Amino acid sequence: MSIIAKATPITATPLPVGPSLARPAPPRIHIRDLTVRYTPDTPVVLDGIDLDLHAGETVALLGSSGSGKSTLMKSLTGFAPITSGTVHVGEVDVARVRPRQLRALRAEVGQVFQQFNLIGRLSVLTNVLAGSLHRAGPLNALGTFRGADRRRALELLDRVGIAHKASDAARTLSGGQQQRVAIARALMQDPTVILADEPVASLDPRMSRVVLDLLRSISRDEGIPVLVSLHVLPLAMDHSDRVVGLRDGRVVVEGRTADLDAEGLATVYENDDEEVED
Ligand SMILES: Nc1ncnc2c1ncn2[C@@H]1O[C@H](COP(=O)(O)OP(=O)(O)OP(=O)(O)O)[C@@H](O)[C@H]1O
Repeated sequence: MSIIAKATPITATPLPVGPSLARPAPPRIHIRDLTVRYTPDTPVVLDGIDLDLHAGETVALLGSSGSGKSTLMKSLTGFAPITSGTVHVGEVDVARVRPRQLRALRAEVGQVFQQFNLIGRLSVLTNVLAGSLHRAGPLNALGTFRGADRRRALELLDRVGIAHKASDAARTLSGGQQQRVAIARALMQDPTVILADEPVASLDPRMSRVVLDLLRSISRDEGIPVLVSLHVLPLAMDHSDRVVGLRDGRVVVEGRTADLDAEGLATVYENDDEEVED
């Protein structure tokens, strides 16, 4: 006997779809009450940080030197100890990651650094392909990259506007071009998040804006949250959706960039002896 033949046709009214039923997507990065102290004998570096990062947003991280920006980023990749609190990267509970799972965690996180961190003697294409090394099994039996990965790397180089440099040695590129290679390399990881730690500190003002524009458009188009630490307030104002300001390891300013003014943001640097770049 066929159960299907006897089944009553489904004629239920479709469930209404709309805002009433739409559940907001969970944040890609979820940090609660994070405290970091590198060793028991050294001071607390991050103190009670709460931060969520959502798909498609670019968040500028501000703070004077030593305020904890790099440490916050390192807490997402297991390079800084989580003394208390929780840090989630996607589904991964970073505080509970075992040493042998660190590689998988780091594959989730695309990183862009001030000094680009490319291998200068290797081609631009190979540097981008290096992003896929985080994932298991990127090489075929001959130890070369798979064709699909090469095609993807070329697409990404096109996306960042330097496909024509694919065969050149990375060291022959300008700083702005190298940073775009680094962004393509990060994208090659299909990352849950991109962390950009002072990505424009070595670039001239025009190229700084090109690189920050690129990061923001990637965030929007690909739905990847970008956390970018910056020292220059006007750049943060012009190239972010949200701002988080750290001071002595605590969040002292947080809000949508459009709702903040430069004066309010400057409180991040109040009583700071160091000069703020402009
Ligand atoms: N591995 C470490 N061991 C002990 N203390 C550390 C370590 N790394 C950083 N610190 C301390 O943590 C504090 C925050 O440093 P961090 O590099 O996170 O600041 P930052 O805001 O990124 O500064 P900058 O803008 O200069 O890069 C500083 O006091 C620093 O000395």
